[in-house]
Amino acid sequence: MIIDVRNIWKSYGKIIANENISLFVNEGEIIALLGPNGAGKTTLVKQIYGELIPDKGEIRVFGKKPTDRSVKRLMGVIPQETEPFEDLTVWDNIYYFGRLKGVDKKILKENVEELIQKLDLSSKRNTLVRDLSGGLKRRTLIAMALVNKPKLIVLDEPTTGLDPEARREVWNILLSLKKEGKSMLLTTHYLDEAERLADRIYLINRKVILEGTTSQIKEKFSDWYEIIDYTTGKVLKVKGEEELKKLIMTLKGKFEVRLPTLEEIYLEVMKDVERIS
Ligand SMILES: Nc1ncnc2c1ncn2[C@@H]1O[C@H](COP(=O)(O)OP(=O)(O)OP(=O)(O)O)[C@@H](O)[C@H]1O
Repeated sequence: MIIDVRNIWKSYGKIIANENISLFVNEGEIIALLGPNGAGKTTLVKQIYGELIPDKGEIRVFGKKPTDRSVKRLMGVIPQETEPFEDLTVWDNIYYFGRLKGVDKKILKENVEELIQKLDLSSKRNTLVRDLSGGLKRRTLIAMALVNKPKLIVLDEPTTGLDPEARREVWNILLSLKKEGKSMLLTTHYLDEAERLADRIYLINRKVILEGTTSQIKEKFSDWYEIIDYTTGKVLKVKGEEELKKLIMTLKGKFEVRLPTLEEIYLEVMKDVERIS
């Protein structure tokens, strides 16, 4: 097991950000922490990469405490809302980050070169980061996180703020890293991102609401119905056939029943998590 999180709690004063959360990441898996803004995802990953210490509970990464030096060497992190240095070129950003990470000078240049090729940054190697698009900045950041050849990559909202094309590019990069055997933990509030990338999903809203493989989560979501009541113009959502029948009995006029999209159900679940937890 690469990451083993057991019953962790973390509060900021009176705000409980993580309530009794347990999760694990196996070698070679991509795991998504899915949840809306403020769900506690960043708080959780910061504890996993050793920036915050849990109030209660235990975290082991590669069998050790996240603050252990040897763990840091095996992990590449892309924190939320970070950017490469604007006044340095793409090449310099990756190189100097490698120096900071303590990568041996002899192999560092080779690593930088390999990453520049892999992330298709060749034509931009000497461009200042300030002159790059959002997508290219994100790619540079991924290259920086990979410079010490980590086995585990932790990404906090890797595609937030990117346009659809750049998002897909990042997805493809992450999928190719998976093929190389890297393990990944990512946070996202996009259901489609979790669906596209993750082997397993933890749906989080302070605590773990649901967990399972992507298809298990889909299945749990699949029993929802959307009823459009033409008399009132209201759109109602219910889970399960029993609830559907009960609701239909109460409707007087014309109505329509349809299956909502996963995205719609996810938003519904997040609005009222108690209904299924
Ligand atoms: N440094 C802090 N001090 C006080 N409260 C905080 C701090 N950081 C986060 N919080 C609060 O803890 C809760 C969880 O925040 P967190 O950033 O972990 O959520 P998130 O799921 O990552 O959300 P987002 O997608 O917006 O980053 C929120 O209510 C947030 O306001």
